[in-house]
Amino acid sequence: MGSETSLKLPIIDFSNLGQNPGAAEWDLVKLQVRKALEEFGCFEALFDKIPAEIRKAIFGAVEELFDLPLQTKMLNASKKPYHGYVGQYPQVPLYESMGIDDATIAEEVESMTRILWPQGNQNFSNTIVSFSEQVSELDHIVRRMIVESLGLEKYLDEHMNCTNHLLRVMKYKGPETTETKLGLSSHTDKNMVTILYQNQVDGLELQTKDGSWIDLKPTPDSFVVMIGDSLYAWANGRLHSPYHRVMMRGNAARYSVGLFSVPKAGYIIKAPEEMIDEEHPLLF
Ligand SMILES: O=C(O)CCC(=O)C(=O)O
Ligand SMILES: [Fe+2]
Repeated sequence: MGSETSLKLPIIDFSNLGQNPGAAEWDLVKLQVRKALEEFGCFEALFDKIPAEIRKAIFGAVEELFDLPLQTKMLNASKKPYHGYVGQYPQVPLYESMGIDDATIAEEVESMTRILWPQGNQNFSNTIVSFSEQVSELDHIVRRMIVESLGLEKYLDEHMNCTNHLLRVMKYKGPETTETKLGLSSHTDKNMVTILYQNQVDGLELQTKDGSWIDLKPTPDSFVVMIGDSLYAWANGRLHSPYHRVMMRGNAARYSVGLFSVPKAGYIIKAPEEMIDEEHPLLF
């Protein structure tokens, strides 16, 4: 394992993008996205389309969720691994997480909400849906840029339609010692694209291709965008799917929220033939 470095992740500004792909600003940002994803598989996105009140409200909703009794949280069950409640693992005792499938679809979120709050909690489901809808716009912009930059426009609709949005919410307790403790073990994400948003307690670390670890310090205005293994496979290795982990220090709890675009059940990821050549033989 490499050492810590002061390397910084690219910061890409999505705030001034016009509506239409093809505008000069769109192409500039697209180039930055491609470069960052080739090199790091990750970047920090400034995306001011998400109103401050939703960005604030989401952590209120997440805290309310984690404050439920353990038995209630465990009702957040799923057949799919890492889609439901995860926690109480001796190897990562600080970590707990829950998942909301189809988080952009109000009826789906409302039915999960009724399982956790049989008396209802409209505020909670409204916050989850608006946050997820707005972040999914960033997911769509980034994926459209990726598709264009790979020259795969003819697959754009198929690519956009092959995923659902899972919202996962994470809580990491502060270790309350002077030592740094593992919050979440090093892994790559299995989905297409992950967009993370955190409260102001840092801890996420990203491994570079040469093995060093970068500490991510996103601001309240920025989102961490990361590629998962599904997109790595679809692009036949042209984009990097980075290892990352969470390391916790201090007393404060870290809350993070991730919007994961996940291939629909049964959808088989296959690199388009355009991605395969002598330099890039088929990986999977
Ligand atoms: O909490 C974070 O910022 C990262 C979470 C993560 O990597 C994951 O859920 O896959
Ligand atoms: Fe992850």
